[in-house]
Amino acid sequence: MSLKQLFRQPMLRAMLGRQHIQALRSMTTQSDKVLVDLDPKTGVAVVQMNRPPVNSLNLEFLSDINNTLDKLHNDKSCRGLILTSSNNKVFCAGLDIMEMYQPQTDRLTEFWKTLQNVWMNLYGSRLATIAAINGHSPAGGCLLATCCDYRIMVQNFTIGLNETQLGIIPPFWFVDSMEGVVGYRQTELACQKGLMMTTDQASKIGLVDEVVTPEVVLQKAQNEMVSWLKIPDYARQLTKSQMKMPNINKLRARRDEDVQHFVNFITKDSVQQALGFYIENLKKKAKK
Ligand SMILES: CC/C=C\C/C=C\C/C=C\CCC/C=C/C(=O)SCCNC(=O)CCNC(=O)[C@H](O)C(C)(C)COP(=O)(O)OP(=O)(O)OC[C@H]1O[C@@H](n2cnc3c(N)ncnc32)[C@H](O)[C@@H]1OP(=O)(O)O
Repeated sequence: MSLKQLFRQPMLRAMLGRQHIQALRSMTTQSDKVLVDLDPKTGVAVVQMNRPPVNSLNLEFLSDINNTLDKLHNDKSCRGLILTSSNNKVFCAGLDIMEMYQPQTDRLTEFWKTLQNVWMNLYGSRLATIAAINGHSPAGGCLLATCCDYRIMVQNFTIGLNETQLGIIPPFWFVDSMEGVVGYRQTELACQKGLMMTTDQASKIGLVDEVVTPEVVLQKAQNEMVSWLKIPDYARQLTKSQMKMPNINKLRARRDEDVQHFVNFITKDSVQQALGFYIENLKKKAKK
């Protein structure tokens, strides 16, 4: 019997109730790289990034994240999202560097457009969003975290927009996301120097809201979510939208130009060379 047929069984429907069936259905249709557990009672979805070894964001993974966000946004029972990782050492290693090294232009273009979509979808989400950062979170990982409304991070990891250390540039919407959280001066320092901050350093500048131990990170996120969901959705959503729409509209207006800049920049010989060195060092370090 297929899952579709199974969900139609009157006995199962009677036993589990409509809400639970909907939640089960949405869970079973997700990709194995993005694990979703939507609690029909609370309306909170825990979304675990699950692309070993380090949740680096390649084109397919980004598409899966986008599809998951779309499904949750279309599910009226869903009110909150907790974003975390199935790897308890790495929340997300940022963009998959291999997407940017010796790329095919078509795929590189598609990759960047998909990342723009993920950013707009998560940053502008109608849901209350909390990042439960249970591991390192460089660059694109930090971007995902700063898209969320609240950040809880496990102690003794690192987070930051370290692009300049790779010889690349954090795009304006990465910078805007961070600026919205920590303000202009801290963003300027962090982005120009490509700082990877420890959890404690990040907490000092307000990049993370709470520092916790690994055992409690999810529970803390669930507890925090309760307080967000006490606020009427329409009031919270309109307030959020009022604050985030200017940045979203800024990217919308410059989308094509941003793709063009990215492709032109990444395909420069000097940038390819810098990426090549960075990958070599990363692989050497991984072998040790
Ligand atoms: C004028 C111009 C105008 C406009 C400009 C327009 C555009 C700007 C241009 C570009 C913008 C690009 C924005 C880029 C954003 C990014 O996210 S870049 C990615 C940055 N990420 C990193 O630097 C992280 C690197 N990784 C690490 O530091 C560590 O891996 C870790 C701390 C995350 C985890 O450490 P460990 O657990 O010890 O794991 P290992 O280091 O052993 O790694 C295991 C395995 O994974 C590979 N790997 C790690 N990170 C990545 C990655 N990001 N992408 C691909 N692969 C990665 C690593 O090499 C190991 O592989 P193997 O050796 O085992 O094969």
